[in-house]
Amino acid sequence: MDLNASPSPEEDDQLYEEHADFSQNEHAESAVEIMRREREERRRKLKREHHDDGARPYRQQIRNDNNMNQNKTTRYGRIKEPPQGWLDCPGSGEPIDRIVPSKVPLDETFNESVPAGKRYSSKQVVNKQRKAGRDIGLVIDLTNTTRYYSPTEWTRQGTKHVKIACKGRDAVPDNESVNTFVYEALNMFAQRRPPGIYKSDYIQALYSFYHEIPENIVCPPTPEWKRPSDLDLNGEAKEDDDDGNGDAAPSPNHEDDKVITNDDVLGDAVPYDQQDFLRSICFRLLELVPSGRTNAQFPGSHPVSLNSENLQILRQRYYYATWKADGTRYMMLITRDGCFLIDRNFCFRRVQMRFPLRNPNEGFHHYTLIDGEMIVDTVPDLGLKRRYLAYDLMALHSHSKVKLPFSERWKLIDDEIIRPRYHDKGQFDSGAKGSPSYRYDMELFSVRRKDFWQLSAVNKILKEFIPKLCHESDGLILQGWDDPYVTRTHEGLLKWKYPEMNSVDFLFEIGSENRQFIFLYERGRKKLMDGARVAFPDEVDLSSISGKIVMRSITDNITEDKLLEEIYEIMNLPMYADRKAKVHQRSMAHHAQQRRR
Ligand SMILES: Nc1nc2c(ncn2[C@@H]2O[C@H](COP(=O)(O)OP(=O)(O)OP(=O)(O)O)[C@@H](O)[C@H]2O)c(=O)[nH]1
Repeated sequence: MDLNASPSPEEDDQLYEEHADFSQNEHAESAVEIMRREREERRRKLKREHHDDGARPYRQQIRNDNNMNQNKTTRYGRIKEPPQGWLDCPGSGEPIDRIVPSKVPLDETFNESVPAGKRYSSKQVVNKQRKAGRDIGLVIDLTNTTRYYSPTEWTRQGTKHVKIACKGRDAVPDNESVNTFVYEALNMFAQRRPPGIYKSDYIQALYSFYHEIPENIVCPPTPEWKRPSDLDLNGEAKEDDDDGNGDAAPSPNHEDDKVITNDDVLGDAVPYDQQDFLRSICFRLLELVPSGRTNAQFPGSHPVSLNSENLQILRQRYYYATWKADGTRYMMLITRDGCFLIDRNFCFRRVQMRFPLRNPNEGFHHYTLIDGEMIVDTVPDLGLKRRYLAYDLMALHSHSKVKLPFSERWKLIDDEIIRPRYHDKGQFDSGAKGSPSYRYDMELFSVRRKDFWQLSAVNKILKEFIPKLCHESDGLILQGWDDPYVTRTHEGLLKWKYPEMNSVDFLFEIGSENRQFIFLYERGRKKLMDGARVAFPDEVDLSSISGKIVMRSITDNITEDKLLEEIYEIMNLPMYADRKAKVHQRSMAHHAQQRRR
């Protein structure tokens, strides 16, 4: 039997459910009351044993009951056995700051098979901790079963209960579970709860989760209480074959073996509480005041389509251009504890990435927020490569940068993110850094800064650059060079799409009396386009497309020729001509300096 694993559904799970409320009305027992009650139970039990088959050692009675008298029932049904190894496993260890490591408590339904002195129920946990001057505010249960006690034992007394079901047995915890666990816990845990984690495959998996593979993983020896005859504390009733500290190879990222697409769901889900917390961090970094429903709305900047009206802004403000990468948009929140991809639904998923600070002695980025597009490049000879093209930086190491002009934010991406990563990687590649060696190649994607050029380059971008790109592009982005980062719709951030790519998605529905409805999704909410109609070719069976998304292309946009004509004129305006001259001068000076060196 297993502390963590949920064995194949057992009859007693059912019985447990039925009796799970048995203690609902009980008051919190004092230590004296517990002692009295246990003494009374012991007395009753001895009497029963005597009556049944005469006195015999307790242990033997359990074994015999188990083997020969499977049907023996108690007031709770069949006798429930404690997990193997549980009886002699110490109850709780020394606190790690505010965390007390503890074995799983067993409720009263196990009393028939746990000698009174060995009992360890949630009440005893509470009493023991209270005596030590500690109140329990949160219980994190890592077992993979609900059969040991009912969470209500904690929740009804106001203690929060979180279940992170860890499989145990031959399987290591999955990424999502590990996500809630902290890397530094390994060392600290070993200090406070000797000997620490003694299963090498667990430690291997933890390291490989963080893409760090030490040369030699040293595991503490298996503790004495985990005797070889015992079964796995985390495993089902089956001999442990992984206690020999075997050297299971870390599982590398197999991304390369798979077909990768823009639609892949990347990273691991995070708990809701954590997501809420991270959302509030984003709001702070973007200098937004959270209010009601908007808290759940994606706060990233969003461009508007270029049209004959806003085309005029290009004459009033200084703009740069870039290709519009057609992948998946994510903001990325970089923290010391992981990196979070934030999608357009403002949902967070954790990916393991490494972002060292510019000064390597200062560690890693914490609360750096960037914006970009995840694309899949088809690289000749190398195949498909996932890349994150960072095009903006909103916060750096906890400091908001939204008010800075775009040109400075864009420079920060290179100076603070890309170059330090590049340098760090070089150190690992050259062997200048010791063990554990971080494996950048195990990351889900690489990170690059997206290029931007002066408007005069638009012709080249369209005619030469985009056709040679290794990923899709559906047009251009025109970015105000001096603009701050504007959250949500930014009227000054312009997108221009190829006419055939310019479309709007509608939801089409047929209601009663064959009435047609057309909806537009606005920030995830269905909005009825009152009075709007769609004309379909005659042969289309309307009922077959009801409930589906239909696409309408937009033809009334600025054509490529019109855009190029306009830009040609704009480039001759003093604002652009002056800046162009300055950029030219700077670049000449730079080249001259390089030549002198
Ligand atoms: N701001 C900015 N956005 C970019 C850039 N490159 C690609 N984009 C993407 O362009 C999107 C805005 O264009 P839209 O056409 O409104 O969004 P979309 O996701 O391409 O739209 P659909 O194709 O209709 O789903 C942004 O959300 C980014 O995902 C860039 O350099 N800057």
